[in-house]
Amino acid sequence: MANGYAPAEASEAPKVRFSELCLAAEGKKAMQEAFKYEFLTEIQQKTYESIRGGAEVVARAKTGSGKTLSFLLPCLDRLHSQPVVPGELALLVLTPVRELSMQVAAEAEKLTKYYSSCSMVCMTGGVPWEEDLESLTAAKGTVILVATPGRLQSHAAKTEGFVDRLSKVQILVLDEVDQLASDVFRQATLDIVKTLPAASHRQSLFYSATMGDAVTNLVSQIGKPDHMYVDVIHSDDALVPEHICQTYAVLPTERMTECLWASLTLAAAEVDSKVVVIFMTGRIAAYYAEAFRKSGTDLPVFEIHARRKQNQRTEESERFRGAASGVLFTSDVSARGLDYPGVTHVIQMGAAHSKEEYVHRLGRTGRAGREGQGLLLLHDFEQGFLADVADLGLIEAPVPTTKEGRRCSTRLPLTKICQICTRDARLCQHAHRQERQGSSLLLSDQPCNAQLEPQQAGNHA
Ligand SMILES: Nc1ncnc2c1ncn2[C@@H]1O[C@H](COP(=O)(O)OP(=O)(O)OP(=O)(O)O)[C@@H](O)[C@H]1O
Repeated sequence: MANGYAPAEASEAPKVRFSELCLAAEGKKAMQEAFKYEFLTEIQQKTYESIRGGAEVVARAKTGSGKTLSFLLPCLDRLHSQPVVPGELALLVLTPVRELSMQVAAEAEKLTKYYSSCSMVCMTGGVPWEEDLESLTAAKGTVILVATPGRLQSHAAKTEGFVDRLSKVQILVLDEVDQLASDVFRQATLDIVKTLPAASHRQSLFYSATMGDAVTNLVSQIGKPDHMYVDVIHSDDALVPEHICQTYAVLPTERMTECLWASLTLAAAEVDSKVVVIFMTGRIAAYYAEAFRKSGTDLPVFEIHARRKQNQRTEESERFRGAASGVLFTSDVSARGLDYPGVTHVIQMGAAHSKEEYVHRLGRTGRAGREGQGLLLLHDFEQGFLADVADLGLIEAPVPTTKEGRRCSTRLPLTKICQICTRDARLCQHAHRQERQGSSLLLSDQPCNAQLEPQQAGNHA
């Protein structure tokens, strides 16, 4: 019972159609016209009636299994059935990541086109403050707010009347609750909950693909004691969707780049391959994106991480969403919740912080029952991570070699990167900075031809 709850019994319930649900005509029309879904997924089926009826629910279901709609639809249907108090903030959805808030908000907005008694507002960091205030003022009817904790705290502290509005919230959803309950977000989450009506006067919903003790503690602190636990993951060894093929390779650090390049080349040779490559930091993601862009690849290159401005991140996220193929170089900002259609491969460059984070990263592929490929490339000093994910079913992959890379008409990737770097001052500085920090990406003994900034040149010497 690693998550503090007993695993669910496996069950083969018959599928339920949205048209058969106790759902307003508006909701049925939305499912048919805008979402084009016929059947509920398992988590949607197992939570709909309880949430619609006002129950407190803790829900665990695999990545890509339709959790977002499983809380949005019953919540909107419930609010729609009540008398409207114009401008009242009735539903608050908290997520830990800006792009995820925007994605959930887009899904909610699709629903409010039909549930016209409700309107949607999204608030995240990196967006001009005035835009938040304008959309809050413009919101008609019952207001649904999707937000990240930091921006919400800032509004609670600075925006006149905002705390008063929060005090009217009827339903709170914590999406990716294990991250919101983690050390990073826990205090912010608790501070926000303090501004809401007491647990007995609100409905709280807790969602994630992974749950741990931190969630159990948070639920006992801010939820009702009689909450339901809905778990559609039948045991911890089935945390990962079964149609994702997971492989791994352990490599000396100096071969990581070469292996990534060969893997990307092989992926690019497939039709409509859409690859997400996740690095430990935004800095490394930026470095690889730039190097790959300059390698003359045919695959469109995308880049999302905390080192980019929010408007760039948002634009890039939309471009990648709409792309038929491409490679997204990113950090853990894209590890959770993001639903980019058609992602065929996820490559993890180095060990995730935990088994749970590995599961979320991997879950960017193989969504909604589709197939997916996962490749975990570990530095040799990270081998110990394999023990953490031993029950998830990874199999050792033959390391994509330079020879294979060559067969796919690439040049020797490491040499190429070194060439790029020795010609490019900014990349070269970046590489030397990494080296000084003890995490060399290149391990190249090639001379640097680029002009270093004076201070960096000094440091390097
Ligand atoms: N009833 C349904 N029928 C078909 N597809 C669906 C249904 N419900 C949701 N989907 C699709 O499934 C995909 C995954 O949904 P969603 O993003 O809600 O997953 P999730 O369970 O929240 O995943 P994660 O744990 O990664 O956040 C989306 O593309 C969504 O449009």
